Amino acid sequence: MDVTVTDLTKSFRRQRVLDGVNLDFGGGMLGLLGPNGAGKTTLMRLLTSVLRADSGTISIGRHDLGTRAGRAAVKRMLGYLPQHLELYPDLTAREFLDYMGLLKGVDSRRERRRQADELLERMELTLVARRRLGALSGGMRRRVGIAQALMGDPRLIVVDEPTAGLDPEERMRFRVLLAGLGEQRTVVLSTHILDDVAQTCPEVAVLAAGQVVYRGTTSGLTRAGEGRTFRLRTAGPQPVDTGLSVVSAVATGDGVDYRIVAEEPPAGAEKVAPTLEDGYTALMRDARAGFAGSAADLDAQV
Ligand SMILES: Nc1ncnc2c1ncn2[C@@H]1O[C@H](COP(=O)(O)OP(=O)(O)OP(=O)(O)O)[C@@H](O)[C@H]1O
Repeated sequence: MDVTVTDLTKSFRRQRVLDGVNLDFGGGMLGLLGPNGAGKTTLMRLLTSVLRADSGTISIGRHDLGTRAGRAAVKRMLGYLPQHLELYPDLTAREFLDYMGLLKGVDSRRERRRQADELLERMELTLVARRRLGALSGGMRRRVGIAQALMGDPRLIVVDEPTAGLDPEERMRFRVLLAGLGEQRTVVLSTHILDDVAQTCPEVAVLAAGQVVYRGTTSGLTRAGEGRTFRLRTAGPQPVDTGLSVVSAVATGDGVDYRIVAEEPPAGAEKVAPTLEDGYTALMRDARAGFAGSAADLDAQV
């Protein structure tokens, strides 16, 4: 399912939240990254027609979200897991999925039952299918959230921070589920957990201050940290140079291992290969300095 976003703007009161967003993506998984307040959720709400744009266009397949007919057509091929999904605590998982199927236009009761049973099985929820949603754990509720997004067999799936607050095992399970979905569909995954993107998304877009500051491969974003990522082992105090970004600090017992992104190596530091976190940090430094690299620039660093 090809999605094309052109010159999209959205303001709330006088605040310009999306400021001329251009973005293309097709099948597979796209990671959507960016700092708090960058506009990721707003973009997802526009993609899912929860909100309307002030200007610009979104086309999904051959449908234009600016038209009523386009929105109606897309609704049937879309699955959305919002950041905060309200589940009806008194419904069982199976009843909730049935209800969501109905809202998505799956008119046949038998077909809704078939889809719900298949999804409950796939999300490993069969054993709790008759339990009230209010009595499920956070991880189970999140899996019910993905299951409801998948009712109606959507070709485009939009998920907003699905693994926040999950324990490591649930998170891994969730990642595997998402990666499986991306095999046959288009999945947009917004998250702050870079590891989730590194593990599941071959492609990524980064929003900052309402604009796309990177669109390209995830490995290309990692390479943005190349030549600028250093490790500094010190028993002394934290390096306090304002010109560098400390990505992590690990206490080793006889000192601290700092991972640093900077244009120049701090004294005593050794250059190391970047991770996605380092590349993202380097990109954000560039974005703040006002010379963010385009996808073409970063991908050219092969
Ligand atoms: N309905 C709304 N009314 C007013 N302001 C809003 C509304 N929705 C979002 N905003 C503002 O728009 C900006 C972008 O918010 P958005 O939730 O899209 O960012 P985000 O990138 O998803 O952030 P986070 O990573 O913190 O979830 C924020 O400053 C937010 O306060």
